[in-house]
Amino acid sequence: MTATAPVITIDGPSGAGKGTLCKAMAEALQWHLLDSGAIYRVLALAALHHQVDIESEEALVPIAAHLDVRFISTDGEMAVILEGEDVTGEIRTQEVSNTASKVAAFPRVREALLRRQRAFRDAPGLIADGRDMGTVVFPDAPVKIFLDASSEERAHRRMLQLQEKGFSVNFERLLAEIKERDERDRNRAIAPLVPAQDALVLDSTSMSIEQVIDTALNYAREKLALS
Ligand SMILES: Nc1ncnc2c1ncn2[C@@H]1O[C@H](COP(=O)(O)OP(=O)(O)O)[C@@H](O)[C@H]1O
Ligand SMILES: Nc1ccn([C@@H]2O[C@H](COP(=O)(O)OP(=O)(O)O)[C@@H](O)[C@H]2O)c(=O)n1
Repeated sequence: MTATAPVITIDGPSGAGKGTLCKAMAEALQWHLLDSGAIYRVLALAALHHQVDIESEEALVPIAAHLDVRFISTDGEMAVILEGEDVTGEIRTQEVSNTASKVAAFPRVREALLRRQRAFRDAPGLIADGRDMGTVVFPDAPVKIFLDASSEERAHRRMLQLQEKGFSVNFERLLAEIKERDERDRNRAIAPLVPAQDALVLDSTSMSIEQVIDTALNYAREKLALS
């Protein structure tokens, strides 16, 4: 029965380093990985492709319920396939990021994606990356981490990341968009971005990637041995 497989939840705002940490933890523990943000991004892209009104919950719910998305892992990299098309790069644009955070605020859209996310729980365990992994999707997870960093640091990290991919980006615009998205994610009525009561809150502002990975892995190993 897969429902008993342990889950490590990593929640936090954009650019805190969740994706980096989750990938490293999944590799270290040889566990499965759920990038729940990618699901919201794919939904946003599907809505944009099909010219669906992204302000209409009514119109978005059927798309969420029938989303034809697959994740294919090759050589440690995750490809995201929407309706047979590789959209791995396309879902990372700023337009899709902003649209994802808008469609994610609708309760019935979130409800329609719940079961799909829970289906990733499988032996030997799951690392779940998102905003509400520890609070809503896997509230019984034995290990929960809330990864944070200052908004300036997160915008700076995102700028470097986008520049590395060849995009030209404006820091002030990126910072404003990150703050706007945080605001929407933190203040929505359903599944807001908030640390679970039993989460370890890690502020990575002045931590290196290696320090974050070491701290999280030590914490997880200790908790899993105890539970
Ligand atoms: N502790 C850290 N210090 C510096 N850069 C980091 C740190 N953690 C992650 N990064 C870098 O910041 C960028 C955003 O990280 P990512 O894991 O995509 O964040 P998130 O998934 O939370 O949006 C990546 O380029 C990553 O390499
Ligand atoms: N579990 C989740 C994951 C993402 N999301 C939404 O999806 C958007 C994109 O998520 P993401 O994790 O890919 O974003 P980044 O942290 O990579 O910027 C977020 O801004 C949230 O609005 C959510 O509502 N719940």
